[in-house]
Amino acid sequence: MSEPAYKRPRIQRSPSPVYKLDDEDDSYEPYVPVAQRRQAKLAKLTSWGANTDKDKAKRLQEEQDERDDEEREEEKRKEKARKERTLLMEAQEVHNRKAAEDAKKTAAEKADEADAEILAAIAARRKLASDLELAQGVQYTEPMKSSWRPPKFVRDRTPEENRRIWEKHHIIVEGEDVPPPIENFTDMKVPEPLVKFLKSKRITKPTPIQLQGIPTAFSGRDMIGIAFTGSGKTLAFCLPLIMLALEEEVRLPFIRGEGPVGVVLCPSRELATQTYENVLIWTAALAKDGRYPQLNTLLCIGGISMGEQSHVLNKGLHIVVATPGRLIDMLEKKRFTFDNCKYLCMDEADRMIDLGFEEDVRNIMSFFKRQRQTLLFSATMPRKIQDFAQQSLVKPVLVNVGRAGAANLDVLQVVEYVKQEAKMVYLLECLQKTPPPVIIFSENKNEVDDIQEYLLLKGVEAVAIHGSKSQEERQYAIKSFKSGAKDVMVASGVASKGLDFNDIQHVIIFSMPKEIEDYVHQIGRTGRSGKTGIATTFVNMNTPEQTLLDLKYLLLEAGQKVPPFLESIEDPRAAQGGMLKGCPVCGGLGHGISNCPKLEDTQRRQMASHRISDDQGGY
Ligand SMILES: Nc1ncnc2c1ncn2[C@@H]1O[C@H](COP(=O)(O)OP(=O)(O)OP(=O)(O)O)[C@@H](O)[C@H]1O
Repeated sequence: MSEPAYKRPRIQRSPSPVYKLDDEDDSYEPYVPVAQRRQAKLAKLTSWGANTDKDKAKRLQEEQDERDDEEREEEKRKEKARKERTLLMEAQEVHNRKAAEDAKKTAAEKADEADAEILAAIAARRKLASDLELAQGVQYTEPMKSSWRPPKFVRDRTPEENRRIWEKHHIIVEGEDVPPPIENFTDMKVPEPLVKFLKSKRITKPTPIQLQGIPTAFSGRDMIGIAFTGSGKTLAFCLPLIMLALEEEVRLPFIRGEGPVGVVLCPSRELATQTYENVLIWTAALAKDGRYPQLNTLLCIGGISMGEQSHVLNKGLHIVVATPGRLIDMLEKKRFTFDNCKYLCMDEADRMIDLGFEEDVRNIMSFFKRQRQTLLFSATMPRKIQDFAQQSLVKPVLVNVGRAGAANLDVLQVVEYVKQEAKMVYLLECLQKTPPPVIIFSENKNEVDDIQEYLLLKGVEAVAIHGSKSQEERQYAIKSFKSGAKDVMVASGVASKGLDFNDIQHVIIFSMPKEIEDYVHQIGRTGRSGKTGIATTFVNMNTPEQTLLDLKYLLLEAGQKVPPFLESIEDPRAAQGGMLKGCPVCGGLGHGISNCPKLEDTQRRQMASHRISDDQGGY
């Protein structure tokens, strides 16, 4: 047999010169790091090319990645825990330091700090300007220009002489370049027919808020005017608007579609109606003389048909007196515009800003096309509202007659302890104290109705007014009470603010309002324009102690008799020592900001986004 052509060569294994030693075992594998080995294995598996092997390799790689991830995560967790421990230790250290510092502080200092925190939160509210102005960052820096100048003898007065006049009338002023006070209407350059008319109404000399407020407003300045109830604020803000309208009309008579020059905003329909009637009387007195043109005024409130006033809208319009809801409605419908409106006054301004009208006010501001002169007036203007308002005004002048929120000293305040079940009967007895007219206030609409019913049964001529009554009923009640046809008016508390009834002899507060500001407004329906009056208030164990404490301080401040049951109420803050300050939110003297009933109410209202629409009744 022949040999095959190809013979497989025998493999000669030659020893490796490097690794193989004679006495070494063949199974020896040199040390290779684990990671490197894994890589090699992986490469081998991958190079085999079989799908299953590839999957296996992939799985192995994934497992490895997972393990690596876990290791990284674990490391991160440890690092985080380390950091947290450090932060915790630092926080503990800060806490301990603060506790040590706090221990050194008095209770009063701590309360002050808490107050400051709450106030800072309140101050963070957006300022009162239109959204457009806020968005565009429009900020006016100079007050409005005015052509009015005080007479030379007033301009020539020294600062010391002005200071003496302020002191004489207990006026506190704040602000840059405060215009000088003027002590009579003629020197203010008020037109003669109007001065004569005012005289015929026994308005012969300006009241303190008028003698400083009117020159301030005539000078074009933004202002906050604070003066007690019945001190003539209405004239102080209406007269400058009438003068401004007069000046514009004389320069270039208004035709249909033009105007208004200015607007007065009020929180209730009744107050708007009363202010409107005053403006009508004053402008009519001017026009009657024949030397001055007729000025047209529009009343813009919910509950009345604007058709009735179309005759005003058909002419040039000078002045608008309004409640917010109806005003916005009219502006949105373009029944008139604020293109040339230069004057915005808010009466009972604290209530306007605080009581859910804030957004409405901002909305109204967005209809102004240019800078306006802004004036805020009220008898109660807590520090919080003042601070908030200041940032919305241009170089404002603050004119303050007496403490904001103080009671009118012309009112004799009597506080009586009357058990709940005895109130109605005692009311009849109380009515004998003075002749009519008398106003009775209750916080509760049903109670208002009950009191009226009871009085009618007892033969007392009484009318009632509250937010659930129709506009006609409300108008009838006010009209018949003002005219003297009815002796007694029973009203819900909120109806009180700003209403000026003739010579009210006696105010009876059947249920004490929780907020002391409301009490101040309610008793302020009597003792107006220099006359005196009595206010009798029923309190009992249902009256919160804090309210009683506010009342006690108010009586003390006004130099009134404090009954023994009020005298015995102790102020928990008195033990802390130091001067007791008024609450910056409501002005009450008997509590601090942290337990202010008004703040609670405001917050509750804001949370519920409650908006008091004048179309729902105005109050
Ligand atoms: N200079 C004055 N001299 C005498 N009486 C005046 C004077 N100015 C206004 N009055 C009268 O005083 C009364 C109260 O005025 P007004 O209603 O403006 O008070 P007010 O300060 O707005 O009070 P409230 O805070 O309660 O609204 C009115 O009847 C008004 O005619």
